[in-house]
Formats: sequence, structure tokens, C-alpha cells
Amino acid sequence: MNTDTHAKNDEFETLLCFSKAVAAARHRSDLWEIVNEQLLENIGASYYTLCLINEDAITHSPFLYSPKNKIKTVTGESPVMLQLHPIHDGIFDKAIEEEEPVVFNMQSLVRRKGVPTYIIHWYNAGVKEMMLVRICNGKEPKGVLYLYALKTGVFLQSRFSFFKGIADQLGTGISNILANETVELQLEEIRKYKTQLEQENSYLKEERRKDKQLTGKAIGKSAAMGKIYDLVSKVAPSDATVLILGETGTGKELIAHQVHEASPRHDKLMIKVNCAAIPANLLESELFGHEKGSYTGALEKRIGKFELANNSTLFLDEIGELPLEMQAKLLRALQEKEIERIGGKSVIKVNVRIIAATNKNLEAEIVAGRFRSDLYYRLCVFPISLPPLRERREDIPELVSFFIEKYAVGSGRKVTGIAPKALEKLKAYSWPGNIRELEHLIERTVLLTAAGAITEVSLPTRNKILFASQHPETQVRSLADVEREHILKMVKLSKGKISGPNGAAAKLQLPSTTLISKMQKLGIRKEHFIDTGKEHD
Ligand SMILES: Nc1ncnc2c1ncn2[C@@H]1O[C@H](COP(=O)(O)OP(=O)(O)OP(=O)(O)O)[C@@H](O)[C@H]1O
Repeated sequence: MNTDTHAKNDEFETLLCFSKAVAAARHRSDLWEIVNEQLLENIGASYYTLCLINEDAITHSPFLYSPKNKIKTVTGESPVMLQLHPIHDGIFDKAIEEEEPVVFNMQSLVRRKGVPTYIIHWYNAGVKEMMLVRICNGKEPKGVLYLYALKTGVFLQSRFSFFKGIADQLGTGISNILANETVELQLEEIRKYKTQLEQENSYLKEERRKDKQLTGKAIGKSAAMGKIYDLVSKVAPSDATVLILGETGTGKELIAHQVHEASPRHDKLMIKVNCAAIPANLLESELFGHEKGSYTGALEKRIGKFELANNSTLFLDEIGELPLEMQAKLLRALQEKEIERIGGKSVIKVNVRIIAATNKNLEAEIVAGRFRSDLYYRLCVFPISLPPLRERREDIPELVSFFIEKYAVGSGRKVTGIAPKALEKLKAYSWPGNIRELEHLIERTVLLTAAGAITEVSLPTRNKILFASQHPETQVRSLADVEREHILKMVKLSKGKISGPNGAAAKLQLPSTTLISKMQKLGIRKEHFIDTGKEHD
């Protein structure tokens, strides 16, 4: 075998080893090791830089290079300059345009005008000859491999096909590594998002747990509430639609939560829509979602609350406020158990349990033409009517203690309880705002009490007027309430006298014993009609 054939065989073997190693390389560091440890010696070069064209298509930057500390330079300046270099620097662009490797004698090169600084630095590092081989991915030039030798006559034309073979392998290796780096970056992003979502999720779960502890408890052992708990436990396990009725602040939302929490769907979040709080023109998108560009302002696709509540419960609060047009759309969704996003091309099947609530008299709304009777009958599968607080005054002490504790803990006040006189005053009040009103009053009072028991509560004076000015046809008042008010009026008119010809019993045409027992039943006490100078209802 002659020396030429010998050399060709060596080159072929080197190329084979190199291509195997490059194919296995996953990271930049793998390729770096292969070039440093296998390639340079075989080529006869001392150093190298592999520069790639940047995304801007006008600059190039080093992607892989010889270790800076291994480069001996007399000036101490590193020839590997990590900044962006213009593609058209008279060196890089020349190599990019050439299919064949380009060899430069450094001594004559540095004499040229406008030669790039990195060339001067390589010259100062003792480089005598430099070869540039372009690197392509397929046919597209991607960068240039710079090889530097400390003597001349190293990069022979007879070896050009070997050098080109090396560059081709490097081209494939670099594309793989870049693709791998992109995937790893994306995976890292996904991992970060996942961790963040997990953290947010556990935070939300914890908040929900705390929230449930604080607000999720239904207080009250009255017979009226006992009936409600019984209804809740009966309906919760089914998928039946529930309609919760009751005055404002009676706990409709709280009971909706209780139904959901006791249902097989409790693992999922109950989704709430307040039909009164969303402008009519946005309600359809809120409930059913929309596709991107389906109307002016629909910049992104949006999932509606129905879809969000799939396999869970959708709580439609203030259903009485739903505009008629939306009532028709809601009815269709309930009947078909499928929805269509605005601008959507297909229907989406949903499995949603509906709980609706209102403080309106829906039957009166139907008569007035404001509510569809067909929707009413679809919603009113299992009605639950919450009693107003004035019909379960016996729950007031327990509710008061519960709210005192809740707001004392929240505000850091050492409020221990309530004096009997103040509690009596609360029990006598008519509570038009129901439990919410009571809760806010206790919250306010706790804040005004430095420590110890609450001795004074300040009941709102205007409430009576507000309450009386509610629309009579929609105002829900119990018989007991009207009875209580009328008895009180008569007793006050009789200056507190019950029996005798000028007494309240005579005015009401009742035996005085019947009136007394009625008054006891309705919780009417002396202090309610004898002026003590203090405010009470
Ligand atoms: N039985 C109860 N025990 C303890 N807190 C209650 C009870 N009922 C209601 N609450 C509290 O009273 C406040 C008002 O209740 P909720 O919002 O459920 O009433 P609502 O009937 O839905 O009111 P609205 O008609 O205004 O929507 C809430 O803070 C709730 O936690």
C-alpha cells in the first residue's frame, strides 16, 4: 500500500469514527469533546472556532471553540470573541460563498486593510495558516468551521474532500443538537409552568379549605333550618336541578355550596355565574364561551362557564335577572345538555348539574312576562325555600356567637361574647337584610369593641323604611312576620295594655290568653313595645 492510499484509509476511518460520535452527540458539550479530542489532531490543527449565522441573518457568533485557556497568545487577548460579528467581514462571507475550503496565510492576511480583529488576535496567538470550511444543513449554509495551524502547509488541497466530509458531519450534528436544545428549553418551560400550576393549585386548595372552614358552615338548629338540611341531604346525591328561593342574604349561596359539597361532584369546583352582575351583551359569552374573532373584541378563544362546570355544578345566582333572550338559550342548553360557543361550528356535550337561586318571586315574574314559564318548570325540579331570619329568631344567638368568633379572630380583637340585653335587641329586630345584615352588623360591632363582651349594638334606623319601600308584589313576607308587626302595632296603640276594654286583645278581637300565647310564640317581649329609650324594631 503506498503512502497516499494509507493516508486516504486513515482519513476514511477518522471520518467513520467521527460520524458515529457526532450521531450520538446530544449536547453541545458532547460535540465539543469530540472535536477537541478526536478531530484537531487528525487534521493537524491546533485550534478551531465554529461560528454560526445568527437569526438576524446579518451576524455570526461562535457556537463551539477551543478552550480559551489553552490558546497561547503573546498579547494576552483571547482570539475567541464572543460577540456578534458581521457576516460580511471579508472572511466569513468568503467561506460561505465557497463550496471548497478556503485557506489563508495569516501573515499576508493581517496585512490586508480592514481585516477583522479576531484574525489579528489569532495571528498574535501564533497561527500561521487558517482554513475555513462552510457548514451546511442540507444545502443551506449555516456557518463556518475555522481551523488554525501553528505552521504553514497543513491544510493541503489533496485533503479538501476529507475536510468537507468533516464539515458535513458537523452540520448534521449541530442541527440535531440545536433541535435538542430547543426541545429541552421547551421542556424546561413546561416543567416550570407545571411546578407553578401545582403550587397555585395547592395554594388554591388550601385557601378553599380555609374559606370553607370560615364561611362554609351553616349555623342554626331551628326547626326551619332542620328542614332545609334535610332537603339538602336528600337532593345532594342526585343530579336533580335545585332552585333555591329566599330573601336577600338568607344564605342561598351557602346552601348551594352545601348541595355541591354533599354531591358526588364535590371534588370539582362549583362554578358560579351571577346573572345580575354581568352586562346582558356579555352573558352569552360568559355562559357558553366564544371562538376567537367571533365578534368585535373576541381577541382570544374563551371557554364558557358551562364548559368549565363540566362534570361539576353550575350555580346560577340571581336567575330572576336573566334577560328573556338568554332565558331561551339557557333553556335550550338545559334541554339538550349541549352548548355552542359563539362563532363555534359544532356543539359541545356537557354534563352539568344546575343550582339556581333568586330572591325574586318567579311566579310573579312569569305573570309580569319577565320570566319564561318553561324555564321556571325546568329549574323548579327541587325547590328549597330559605326562611328569613325573623322566622327563626332562635338561631340568632348561635349565629351571633359564630360571627363574633369569626371577626374577633380576623381582626385580632379579644371580643368574648355578647351581653343578654344586646342579644335581646338583636332578636327583636326584623332583619330585612337577613343573615348578611346580621353578619355585617357583628363585624362592625366587633371592630368597635376593644375587648370583652359586646354590650351595645347599633341597629340601622333606616332599614324599616327601606324594607317597607320594597315592591309589594315581589316582597316576600311571612304570615308570622305580618302577624307580629300587626300585634306590636296594636299593643303599642294600647300603650302596652293587653287585656281590658282598651287593651290590645279587645282591639284584635281575641281572648287575652290567646294573644299572650301568640306574643310568646312570636318572641314579642315587653321591651319591644314599652319605650326604654333604646332603639329596637
Ligand atoms: N346558616 C348560616 N350560617 C352561617 N352563615 C350564614 C348562614 N346563612 C348565610 N350565612 C352567611 O351570610 C352571608 C350571606 O349569605 P349568602 O350570600 O349565601 O346569601 P344569599 O341568599 O345568596 O344572598 P343574595 O340573595 O344577596 O345573593 C354569607 O356571608 C354567608 O356565609
